[in-house]
Amino acid sequence: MIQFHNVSMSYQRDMAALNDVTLKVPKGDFVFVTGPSGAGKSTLLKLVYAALSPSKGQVIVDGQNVTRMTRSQIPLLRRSVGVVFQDFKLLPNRTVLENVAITLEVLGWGKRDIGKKVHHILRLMGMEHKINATPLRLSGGEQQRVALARALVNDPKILLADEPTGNLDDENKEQILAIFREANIRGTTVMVATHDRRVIENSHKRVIILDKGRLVEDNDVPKQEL
Ligand SMILES: Nc1ncnc2c1ncn2[C@@H]1O[C@H](COP(=O)(O)OP(=O)(O)OP(=O)(O)O)[C@@H](O)[C@H]1O
Repeated sequence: MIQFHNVSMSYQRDMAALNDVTLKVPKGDFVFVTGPSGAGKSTLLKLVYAALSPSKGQVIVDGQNVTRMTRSQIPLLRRSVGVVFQDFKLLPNRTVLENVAITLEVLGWGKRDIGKKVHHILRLMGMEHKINATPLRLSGGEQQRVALARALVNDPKILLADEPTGNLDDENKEQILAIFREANIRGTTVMVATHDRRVIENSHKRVIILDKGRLVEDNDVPKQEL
């Protein structure tokens, strides 16, 4: 589903944010990406949804070589990828309902189907009672659940989340992780970048560790094969 072949990425010359990374994430997998600040976690996720292109190597997502994609092909790739950012990126002047509906509007869904689907996902997230609120009136955990609803409303093949539990308390963290697990059970491949050791340890999932742009550990792959 997601493959990196000897991928390097430099924002500036001679400063590799990612350095010769090779990995495979099969369809339906659930993977944590961790490592110290600046290790390259966000860069790795951005390469998967083509927000960046590699300086070297190949990135293959759902059978398509992202490296060779033209600008017009990228929106098509993103239809199958849900993304949750560290700072949520919700539209401040739109309601919860509108923030989530956007995903389906850009896919050309009809109004009635959008309404049904958005209500359904917000109910799953425990956010139906806040459907007409704007993001600034929500707590951090609630904003995070709306961001997740927006990312998951079209049942994407892949979910990418960058520090999704950043400022949340334990109860909210657990809720967010439960939502990831459910999406994963429904068939979505999940990649989560996080610093949070407790989240990783409690989840018993595959863990990829980056350090200074290099993949230094993958508990799915014997060390000598890295
Ligand atoms: N837009 C940018 N321009 C220049 N350098 C950048 C840019 N974004 C990231 N970098 C550099 O690339 C390296 C990897 O950054 P990245 O954000 O991928 O790390 P990270 O592991 O996600 O860090 P954090 O845990 O702090 O979010 C860092 O050295 C960072 O300074």
